[in-house]
Amino acid sequence: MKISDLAGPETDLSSAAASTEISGITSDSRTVRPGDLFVALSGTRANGSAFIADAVSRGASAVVVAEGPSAEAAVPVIAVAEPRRFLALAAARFHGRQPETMVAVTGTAGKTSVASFTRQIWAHAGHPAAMIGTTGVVAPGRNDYGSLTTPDPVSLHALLAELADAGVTHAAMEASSHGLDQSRLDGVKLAAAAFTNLGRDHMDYHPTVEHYMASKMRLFDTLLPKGGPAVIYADDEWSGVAIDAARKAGLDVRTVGRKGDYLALKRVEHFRHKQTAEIHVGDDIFEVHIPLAGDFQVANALVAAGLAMSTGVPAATAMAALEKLIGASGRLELVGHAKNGALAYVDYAHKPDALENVLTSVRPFTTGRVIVVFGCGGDRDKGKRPIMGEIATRLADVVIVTDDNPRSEVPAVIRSEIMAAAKGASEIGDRAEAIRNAVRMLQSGDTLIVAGKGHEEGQTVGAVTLPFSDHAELRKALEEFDR
Ligand SMILES: CC(=O)N[C@H]1[C@@H](OP(=O)(O)OP(=O)(O)OC[C@H]2O[C@@H](n3ccc(=O)[nH]c3=O)[C@H](O)[C@@H]2O)O[C@H](CO)[C@@H](O)[C@@H]1O[C@H](C)C(=O)N[C@@H](C)C(=O)N[C@H](CCC(=O)O)C(=O)O
Ligand SMILES: Nc1ncnc2c1ncn2[C@@H]1O[C@H](COP(=O)(O)OP(=O)(O)OP(=O)(O)O)[C@@H](O)[C@H]1O
Ligand SMILES: N[C@H](CCC[C@H](N)C(=O)O)C(=O)O
Ligand SMILES: [Mg+2]
Repeated sequence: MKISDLAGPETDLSSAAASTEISGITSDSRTVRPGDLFVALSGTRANGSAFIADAVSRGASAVVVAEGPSAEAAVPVIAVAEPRRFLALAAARFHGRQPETMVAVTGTAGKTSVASFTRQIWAHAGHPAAMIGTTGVVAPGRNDYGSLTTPDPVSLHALLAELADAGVTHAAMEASSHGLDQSRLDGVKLAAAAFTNLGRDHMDYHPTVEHYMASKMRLFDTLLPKGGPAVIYADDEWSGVAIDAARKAGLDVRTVGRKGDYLALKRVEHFRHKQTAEIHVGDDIFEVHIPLAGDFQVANALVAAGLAMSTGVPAATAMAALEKLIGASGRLELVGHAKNGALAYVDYAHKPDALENVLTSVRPFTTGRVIVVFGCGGDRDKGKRPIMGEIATRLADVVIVTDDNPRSEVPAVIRSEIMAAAKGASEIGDRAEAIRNAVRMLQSGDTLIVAGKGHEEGQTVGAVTLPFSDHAELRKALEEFDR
């Protein structure tokens, strides 16, 4: 493909650059293959422009850099205002296809669940549907474990082309604030977009909460075309800000929740493993039995139904699909119970609001004690550690602080930062041991939550990821306990 076909009319190209043929695109010099276009990005650790010579030596046929001091290379150099946006648009044009109907969801918590539920509702309506997010890629005949919540644009568009070729017509993806801020999904054509909520997260990356929210709002003010449906959860503290941003961007705002007008939640009755919700859609009233625990799952189900309906699924079909939902892996997932009836869940709460939510969600059906095992990841927002320590001790009866993914940090230091605000908590660094200890405490009526790692299949200590699964450890501990 010629660079002129890939760069689009917005890019100023010299004739030498325009006619250069490229056979691939990459932003990592280490992966350059002969004939590739190398896009130099300024990142959090390095500046891609330092690797131009490396890219050219590996056979790059042209280089894209940020406008500014001119860069020298033996191949054509193209200067653009926003290299990350260029990369995303170029990757989209290079692959040239995606599932026809795509939606994206942002928010601090609930993205994976909403993307998963939206896929399930579409599938129920008969569409070959996929989801792309933290837990990986799910599509007909495909279930791949993932790493990033929002993949980088080069792998994202390769994946979208693969899905389209496999006949997938509908895809729901998660838009993380990193992904939005770094323009990772700027090349995706969206039919609708959604916002769930905003809480504390990633304060190591975003200078202020407003910056964090503004990154999320790129989904509405930059990515979703004017007039597109913006499904917004209405009952969050930040809902008003999201609604204003969407209106200002000329979107078709559709609110869902107790204060919602598109899908109005009128009543919820909680049972142990399910809940019944009365949902009003215009003049129609639906009583829906959602087979999941946790208030937050009702919120996620409403957002997903809003997205599915905004992309053509009839209301009655969407409401019927909610009765068949399967929770996303590791999201308040019941792993088992002790012989005495105590319940044991794995949950992905690794930020304050999520932890608060999950602990509050299990209280109504817990007649005994709520026991929680959790830690915090290393090389991530340090400020959340004492906040989560406080929440755990306030909302659970027994708290065991353990290791999450320590990454490059000293695990004992991370734990001590949580413990500083976790009065009465005990500390067991070894996560498997912490889980075993919690299980041994279980009495009839108790609920155990192992929080923070959800679906993850490894534990990153230093630079090494060792196999580790909360599910497997919890199951093993329950078996031992009942033996
Ligand atoms: C902090 C962050 O978001 N980093 C992401 C970012 O990397 P970066 O641009 O900062 O990379 P950098 O190391 O500074 O390098 C700058 C540039 O030089 C290039 N380079 C570097 C070395 C070299 O020899 N040659 C070379 O060309 C790099 O490829 C890069 O293009 O862009 C990369 C490509 O898109 C991402 O892989 C990388 O994600 C890292 C691995 C990461 O851990 N990200 C996490 C924090 C993340 O994105 N999480 C979100 C949210 C999760 C949630 O939902 O809570 C997610 O969407 O997953
Ligand atoms: N709507 C919600 N409101 C509050 N908390 C929620 C909500 N949905 C999920 N949670 C909590 O957050 C955890 C993660 O949920 P989920 O994976 O769906 O969110 P996410 O936004 O994809 O998270 P991440 O950014 O980590 O990928 C759940 O295990 C639960 O504890
Ligand atoms: N996508 C999130 C996941 C965090 C999960 C938690 N287990 C941790 O390691 O902190 C991140 O990379 O920040
Ligand atoms: Mg997610």
